[in-house]
Order: sequence, then structure tokens, then C-alpha cells
Amino acid sequence: MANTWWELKILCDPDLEDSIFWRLEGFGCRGTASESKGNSSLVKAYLPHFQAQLLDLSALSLWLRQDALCIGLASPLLHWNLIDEEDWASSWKQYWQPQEIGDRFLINPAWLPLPESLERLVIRLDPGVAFGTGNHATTQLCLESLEMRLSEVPEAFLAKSDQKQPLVIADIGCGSGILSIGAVLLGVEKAYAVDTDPLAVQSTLSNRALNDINPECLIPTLGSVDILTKLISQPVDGIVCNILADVIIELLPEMKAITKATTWGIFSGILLEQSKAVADALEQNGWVVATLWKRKEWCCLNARRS
Ligand SMILES: C[S@@+](CC[C@H](N)C(=O)[O-])C[C@H]1O[C@@H](n2cnc3c(N)ncnc32)[C@H](O)[C@@H]1O
Repeated sequence: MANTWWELKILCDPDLEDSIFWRLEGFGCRGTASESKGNSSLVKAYLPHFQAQLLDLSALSLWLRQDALCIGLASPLLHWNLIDEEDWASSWKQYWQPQEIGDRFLINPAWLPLPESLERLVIRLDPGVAFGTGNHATTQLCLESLEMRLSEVPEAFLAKSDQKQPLVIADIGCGSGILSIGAVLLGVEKAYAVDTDPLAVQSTLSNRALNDINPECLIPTLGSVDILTKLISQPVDGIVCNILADVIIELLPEMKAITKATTWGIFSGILLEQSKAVADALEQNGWVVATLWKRKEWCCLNARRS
């Protein structure tokens, strides 16, 4: 069968949902959704057929059971089957509804009509296979942090919606481009969005067009901090980086090359128990951590250069 996908269905204790999502992302799943089933949750996830063999799925099942065992919860039940691409797109899309985030954003799936009243900044999204629908706590924390950071700018810039703040940001691990689009809607002049996954770069490009964003304001590029050092002529005003704690720690020394004394940083993708390690690494690399925001078991560190 051409273009077939694994559909994974996991019936689990609701408290296991986040660790399952994380495990599924690490396994390479594209597009996850959950719904309530009585006292349980049904998590669905999709993965290109060529990316996993039956043996891999058995291993995943074992990891999920071990994760549950470690925190004393009932073992989740994993079922899988193959579906074709069309079914994949429609199965996943039906679970994704418009969602308000923070005080200013509304995430609207690309295939749904825009809301009649546009009191919020609408981010239209079709993430395709990239991460970043706005459903994950870490994405929400980053959008809310951007809202906070970018509301600190002079009133004069906010008074006229078409006036850009003279700010340049780097979005490291852009996924669907959701954070860069949010930043541009909040008024930044330019967002450099990088990701090591070509599908994420493609998705950011499509979402840029979907949101009618001037290509000069949002520049998606394949790569990571190394590529940013070549792309930008001056240090950036802000960094938003929602990846994993280990990856953030690894990238911090390189980030020095793209920052200046006033650069702020928003770092997420960090489990609460990893926050101290990331905060220590930030301090060792010349950042001062100002706030820690948490949601579920995730957190987001807001920092400034020291
Ligand atoms: C958790 S997703 C975040 C997506 C989006 N920014 C959001 O907040 O929803 C992390 C993204 O980082 C990318 N990534 C992983 N390691 C990376 C690295 N070393 N440099 C740049 N991007 C990376 C992944 O491909 C993935 O798209």
C-alpha cells in the first residue's frame, strides 16, 4: 500500500497522558490526539508505515507499560493498525478544535472557518506532520511568555497594529512555526525559525503563507543554532526554544554567538524535575533565570542575559 500510516490507539489512565505523548513524539509519531473514555483517556497517534516495524511497536508497548509501572499506574493498552493517508488526515483532524491560548491568541485549524469576532490574534495552522498544534503545555507556555515579553514594548508600537516592533527573534526548533507566527502577530519585525527536521521547515513555510505573513518577516531554515550564526548579521533581541532539556543544555554554549546583553530567552520542553539542571546550565552560560512557569509536569524558563 502506498502512503500508509500506523494508527496507534492507547487506552490509559488520564495521568499517564503526558508521558505517553512524550514517548510517542520520541518514537517519531506525527499528529497525536486524545479523548476522554469514561475514567480513562484514549490517545491516538499516527506514524508513517516505513518508520516502524512490528518489533518496534512491541518495544513501544513495553516502554509504555514500564513508564506506568514506575509511577504506580495501571498498564496502558496499546493497539495498532494500518490506515491509508486519507484516513489518517481525516482521523486526526476531527479531534483538533479552535483553542484560545493566553489573553491574546486563538489557534484556528486551517480547515475550519475563521471566527466571526476577531478579538484575538488568530494563528491559522495546518501543522501537517510537524509538532506544534498549540495543544501541548510547552507550546502554550511559550506563547504566553511571548505575550508577556512583547507586551512590555512601548505603547506606541502596540497602538498601530500595522506597526512592527524593531525586534528580531530566533525560534529554535520551530516545528509548525506556531511560535514565530505568534511573535510576528504580536508585532516583531523578523523571526528566524530553524528546525533540524525538513518537514518542520516545510510546515512553517506553509503556515507562513496561510497566515499571510510577509516572507521577509518569517524566515524558516533547515538547521539549528549553527545556521542562525550564519543567517543573522546582528545578535537577536529574543530567543524562543521549545525542544528537550538535554538539547537545550547542549545548544546553550552556541547561543552566545547570537545574543547581546539585552537578549531575553524563553526555554521550554523541560520537565519539572529537569528545571534545575537547565537553570544551572543557563547560569553557567551567562543567563539569569527570571521566572519559571509550569503547566502539568512541564515548565518554561524565562531568562535574560546577565
Ligand atoms: C517540541 S517541538 C516544538 C515545536 C514548536 N516550536 C512548538 O513550540 O510547538 C521541538 C522541535 O525541535 C526540533 N529539534 C529537535 N532538535 C533540534 C535541534 N538540535 N535544533 C533545532 N531544532 C531541533 C524538532 O524537530 C521539533 O520540531
